Amino acid sequence: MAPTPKNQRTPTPFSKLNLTQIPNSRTPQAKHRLNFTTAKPNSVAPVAAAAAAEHPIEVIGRIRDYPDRKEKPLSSLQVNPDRETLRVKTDGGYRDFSFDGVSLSEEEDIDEFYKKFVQSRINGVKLGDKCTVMMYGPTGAGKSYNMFGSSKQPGIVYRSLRDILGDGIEENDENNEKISVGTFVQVTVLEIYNEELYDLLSTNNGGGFGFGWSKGSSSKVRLEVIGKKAKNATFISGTEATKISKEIQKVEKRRTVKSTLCNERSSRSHCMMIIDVPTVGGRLMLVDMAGSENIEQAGQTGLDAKMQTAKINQGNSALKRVVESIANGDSHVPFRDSKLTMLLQDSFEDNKSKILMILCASPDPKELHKTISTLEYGAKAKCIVRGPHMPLKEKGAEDSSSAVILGSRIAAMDQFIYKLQMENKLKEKECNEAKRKLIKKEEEIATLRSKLELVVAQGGVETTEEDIIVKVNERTQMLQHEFEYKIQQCQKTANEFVETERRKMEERMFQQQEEFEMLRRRLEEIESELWHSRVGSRSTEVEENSFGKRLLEMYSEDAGMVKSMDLDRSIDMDCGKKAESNTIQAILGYPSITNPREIEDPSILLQHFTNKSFLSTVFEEEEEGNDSEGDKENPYVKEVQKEVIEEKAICSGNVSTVEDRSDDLSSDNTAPSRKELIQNIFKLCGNSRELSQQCTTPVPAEKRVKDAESKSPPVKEIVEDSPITKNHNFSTEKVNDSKENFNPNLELKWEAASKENPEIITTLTGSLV
Ligand SMILES: Nc1ncnc2c1ncn2[C@@H]1O[C@H](COP(=O)(O)OP(=O)(O)OP(=O)(O)O)[C@@H](O)[C@H]1O
Repeated sequence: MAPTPKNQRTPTPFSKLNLTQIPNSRTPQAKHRLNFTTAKPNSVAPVAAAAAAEHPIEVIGRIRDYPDRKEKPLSSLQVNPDRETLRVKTDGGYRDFSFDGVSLSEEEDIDEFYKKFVQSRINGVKLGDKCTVMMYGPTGAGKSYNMFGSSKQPGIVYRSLRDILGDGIEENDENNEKISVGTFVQVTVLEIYNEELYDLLSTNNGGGFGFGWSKGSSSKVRLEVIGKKAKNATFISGTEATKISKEIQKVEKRRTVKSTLCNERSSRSHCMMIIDVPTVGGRLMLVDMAGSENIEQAGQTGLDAKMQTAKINQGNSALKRVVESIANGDSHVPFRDSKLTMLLQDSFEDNKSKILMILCASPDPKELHKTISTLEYGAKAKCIVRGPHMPLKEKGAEDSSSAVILGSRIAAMDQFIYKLQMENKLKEKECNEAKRKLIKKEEEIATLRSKLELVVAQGGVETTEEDIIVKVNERTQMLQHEFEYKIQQCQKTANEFVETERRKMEERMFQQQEEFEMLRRRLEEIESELWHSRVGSRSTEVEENSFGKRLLEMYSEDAGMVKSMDLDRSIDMDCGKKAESNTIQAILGYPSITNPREIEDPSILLQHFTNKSFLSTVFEEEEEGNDSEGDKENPYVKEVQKEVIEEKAICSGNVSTVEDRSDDLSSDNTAPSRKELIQNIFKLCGNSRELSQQCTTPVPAEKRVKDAESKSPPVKEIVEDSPITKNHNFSTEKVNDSKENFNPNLELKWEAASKENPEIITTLTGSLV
């Protein structure tokens, strides 16, 4: 029996336990078995023998690594601190599997793994032990990797050869010849493929080298299994590990491999290497089994492929059955179900043989079901109990031995059942936990549902509020539309009003312009007629029909005017018509004009005016714009002021001024004051419009005067209230008080309102030349 590996504690064999310690109430069968052992109180030997029984199969878990993956999958396997229990996380919880040891590739490379779990077995073989190391597990789990190793590090096969054979140190013999001091071994390499046994060291074309070694082989030699051995199997022998290892490397490549879904170079065969140490009777069997996956998992298609997988599985499943049968204590163990199990029969049955089953598994959650299946298989194998080797000579002893073996099996089975019960308890516990969580979740759902119902119940209110908001929004929009429509209407009305007013204003301006033009013409006519009436020969006709005559007649009817006109006439008595004309001219501020041509020629005529201006005509409607401050503030007033047609007469002259003439007149006490005269003149001007109308239809003088008085405001008022008068600081008082000088160098000009409307003359300006 090989020693237990370092750090590897062989689990206490269940057979060593006192069976009475096992609870009686586990299972009826267990109770029965216990009764069976306890029913024979005298049969101490079996119990003692059972205590001496041992586990022929040691199970090690070897979890592979994925160093080539960038993102490693979250492992579904967890090694417990005791390093003997492997916990598998499943959807429903977890499962614990107890083995003789667990190794993670991530933590322990092949070298460490070998030294820890395998080396001790190999050393036993050197001493005559028989050991079988088998790699079991699904495809791609690392069986071949651990068995044969990689380019970086050798696997169990090569390490074992080196350990058994030594380092090949040569020593000198008696004849001083160098001899190898390594252990002599015989090596056989077999392959079981498609349930056929092949000799990997031999080929059909023969010509082997060394110890029957075939050279240039093209096909494998099929072998027969006779009993528990391969008939006529070729072997290589020697003491040099290096040489044998090289040959085995070649053989390794002859294995049947195929690409599968799980493994790019999947071993589709079971490979068995038997290393015999004939000198001590030791034997080492290294078995690299084919993948334990089923047909679907291998992704094989086609009849041949499926048959192949089925045949491979035949070996696996047969081995499984064998293990179960042994573990169950069946009277018949189906070793002959496959060539693999036939060749392994000694490993199971030989009391000196020990099996080291290495369960290769992947931590990838995708491989979980295969991993669990592998671990279950290993757990079952671990239940196999073998009784102590007993001599078969005595019948009683044989019976006793059988009883011991039976007891060991029963104990192992009890242990297995106990483990199942533990797992069942665990499951129940998980189930209860799940139920508790389910109840909690249901309560939460109920709470949420009640909340939902409450929300739904309140949903009506929320809906109403939403409706209200929608309605309010609609109403707001409608009102907004109405408001905008009304604003547009108002705008339209305002525009129309402004347009109407503008038209009215334009019409009024035009009318006033016309009136002004007419007035200006009349004034010119007056001036002309007055001049003609004075000039003489041509004046007769003029006096008869002229406006001046009518004007004089009209004013002669007026009481106030009579005086003034009388005054004028009195003056004229001496001076004749010239004096009269001069007087009127003087009153009007005109200079004395003696030459008729001067009157005919306006430019000459206007030269007689001074640059002192006075208002000749003011429109009554715009009197409200007198206030200059108001003018500034009120644009309408400004506009009206523009409409005021001014006439600035610039009078100049070095002839006698009004004041001078008034001095002349002042001698007459009956003569009207200058103020009155000016008022009359303004009245005259203010009524010129009316007079123009009277030209066609003569109106009685009295009526005309009355009408004129009623329509025209007093001259003083007009002058004083006129904005132009104010703007020019012009007043009747000032006119009275000022000394108006006649400037013959004055040049008068009519200024047009604008270039576009040259007809509209707004201003008469004068300048000294
Ligand atoms: N522990 C590990 N570390 C690194 N690479 C590994 C490890 N185990 C396995 N591999 C790699 O995974 C691949 C599959 O491994 P291997 O061939 O040993 O699987 P297998 O169990 O023998 O599969 P099959 O049953 O199909 O032969 C190989 O390329 C191997 O190098």
